[in-house]
Amino acid sequence: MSHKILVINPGSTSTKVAVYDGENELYTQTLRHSTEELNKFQEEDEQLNFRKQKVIEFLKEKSVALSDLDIVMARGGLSKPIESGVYLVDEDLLHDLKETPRKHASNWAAKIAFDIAQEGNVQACIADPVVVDELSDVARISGHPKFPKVSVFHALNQKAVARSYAKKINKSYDELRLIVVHLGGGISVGAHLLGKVVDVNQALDGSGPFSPERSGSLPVGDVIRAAFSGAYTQEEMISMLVGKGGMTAYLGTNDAKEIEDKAKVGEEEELAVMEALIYQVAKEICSMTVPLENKVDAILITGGMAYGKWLTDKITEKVAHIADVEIFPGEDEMWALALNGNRVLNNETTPKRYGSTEF
Ligand SMILES: Nc1ncnc2c1ncn2[C@@H]1O[C@H](COP(=O)(O)OP(=O)(O)O)[C@@H](O)[C@H]1O
Ligand SMILES: CCCC(=O)OP(=O)(O)O
Repeated sequence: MSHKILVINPGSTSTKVAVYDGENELYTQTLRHSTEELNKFQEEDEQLNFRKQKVIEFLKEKSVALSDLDIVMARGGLSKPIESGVYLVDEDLLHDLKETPRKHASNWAAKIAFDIAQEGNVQACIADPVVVDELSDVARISGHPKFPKVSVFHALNQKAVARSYAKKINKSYDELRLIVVHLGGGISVGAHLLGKVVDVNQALDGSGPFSPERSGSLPVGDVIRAAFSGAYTQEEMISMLVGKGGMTAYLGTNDAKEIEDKAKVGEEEELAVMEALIYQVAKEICSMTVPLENKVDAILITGGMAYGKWLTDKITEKVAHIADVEIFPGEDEMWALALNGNRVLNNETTPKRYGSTEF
């Protein structure tokens, strides 16, 4: 039976939207948002409404009526840590996504999905949100009990790509040891041990390589001194970590393609920043051999920046001694969400209730 599924996926530098008929993509669009465009929004709600409007315009353009939809699937945001799976968007989830101190575009996905689903009189669900937590006990111990490591990463895409790779080599995800690298607006590098992401850098405001719009690991003492210097507001400090950090801080743009194109032809500033990014990503990959006990079946590189062959070749050169490197440019997130929507509609899975999850 045919099911119409709307998929909504806001990222830090893009809004992706698609309509599927079952597992088949009918229409899709990726809207890229420049640093300049995003800097215009002062309030959270302004950007949420802007992104929602883009989804509605897309549906109009494609002549898809809300009453045609059978389910709306969205990327999940920074709610409390939860296990992998499909969750119904309900008041509990929306409440936590509104109140969360960690700001990220994925926090708006469930609300946009919920509003559109209500108008179409269907369910809205999320799947494998960015807070899927499968960390090992040892990985949680950060160095201070007040600040344990938390799991914030591209869970949906990392797992989707890992499963696609497993299928391709006729193995099960649960029997593999993989390092998955997502190179997007944020960068996450995860150690997948037999189907669980037992370690990963906290890809929002915690640790790991810098990214198009994030600073990654910084010298924390210096950050604290700057925060208390009186020179910056809390908001300004946070935006140095997320939004205006990384490539944006060095070069004024979150467009990694533009930077890569300049680096490739030897433009000095762009080359220096790109080489540092390659160095940091390669170091993070090497560090993830530890949770996998040095037995790595493959390294999978994905995300928008993975379209850049110059970049992925340079990373590969530095880590190829560990295991085979496979590139999955872009993401499998839209398809993974559609797949989960289809499973709900076919009664192959029942969406969990967020409020009743114990962790
Ligand atoms: N063809 C390409 N080559 C290199 N980089 C690209 C390409 N397409 C997109 N990118 C970069 O990928 C980054 C966004 O990755 P993506 O995974 O789409 O991000 P988001 O986190 O917003 O979902 C941007 O910096 C963008 O410039
Ligand atoms: C918050 C972790 C996921 C993330 O960084 O997503 P984007 O790269 O889409 O911003």
